[in-house]
Amino acid sequence: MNPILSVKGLKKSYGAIQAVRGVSFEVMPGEIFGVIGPNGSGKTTMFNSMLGQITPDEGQIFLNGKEITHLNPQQLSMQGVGRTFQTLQVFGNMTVRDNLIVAAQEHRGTMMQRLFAPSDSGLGGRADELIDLFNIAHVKHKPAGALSYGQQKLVDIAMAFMSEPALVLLDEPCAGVNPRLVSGIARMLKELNQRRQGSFVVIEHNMDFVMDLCHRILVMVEGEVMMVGTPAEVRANKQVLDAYLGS
Ligand SMILES: Nc1ncnc2c1ncn2[C@@H]1O[C@H](COP(=O)(O)OP(=O)(O)OP(=O)(O)O)[C@@H](O)[C@H]1O
Repeated sequence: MNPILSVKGLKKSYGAIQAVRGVSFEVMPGEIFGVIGPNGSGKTTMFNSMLGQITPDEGQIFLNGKEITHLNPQQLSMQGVGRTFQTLQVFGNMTVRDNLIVAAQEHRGTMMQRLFAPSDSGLGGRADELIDLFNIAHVKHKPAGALSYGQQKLVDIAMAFMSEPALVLLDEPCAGVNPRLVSGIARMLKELNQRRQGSFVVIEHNMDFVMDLCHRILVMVEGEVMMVGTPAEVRANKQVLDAYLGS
């Protein structure tokens, strides 16, 4: 099986700070791949390089064997790369359902095609499916801004899946979320992964969440890959423990 994502020799410095120092890894189709590391280890810099938000100094990124290193976020989205942000991206005045529909509309052809499409652009069914999966059916006609932070986070995550991306990059999906909701998010992501065979890359500080959700985990320390392994392998690695306790 060929990897869906290959990152080769990625480097990025900010002046004298070498934030990412030659990172390489592969994500396989259908895999949930976690990225962990102490604060300042370069996770966000690596993510933003993969998402076309910053330009890496060196290295290449491939999606299904095709180079995507210098594509911008919109081009990446058209190639089937979805993402969530650390901060919420929902439109507060729009209903939950409309937020989901709008999130996928940019993939729906030309302006003229969209103008003559049904009012929900034919995306209502998919929105309702995700709304059910994320347990937010009871609030789907409410303005998203009226929801609790945790519910808005669910809407935000669901939005990333509306365009049926082949690869989704999730940036700290549990940040600021009530601990009771954390295991729910893991369950919903597992379900989506099984239903759609999508691949996910997840940066997250919540270790229990990462260990529960991910098939493999990359541990990043000081801009380098310390190890890639299964949750059990990561848990058993003394170097990893030291890196965390030492941070
Ligand atoms: N725009 C920037 N300008 C200068 N230095 C930066 C910039 N962004 C990040 N850095 C530095 O690069 C290093 C890696 O930061 P980065 O945010 O990528 O790490 P991180 O692992 O995502 O951290 P955290 O877990 O705290 O989000 C740090 O030393 C950070 O201070």
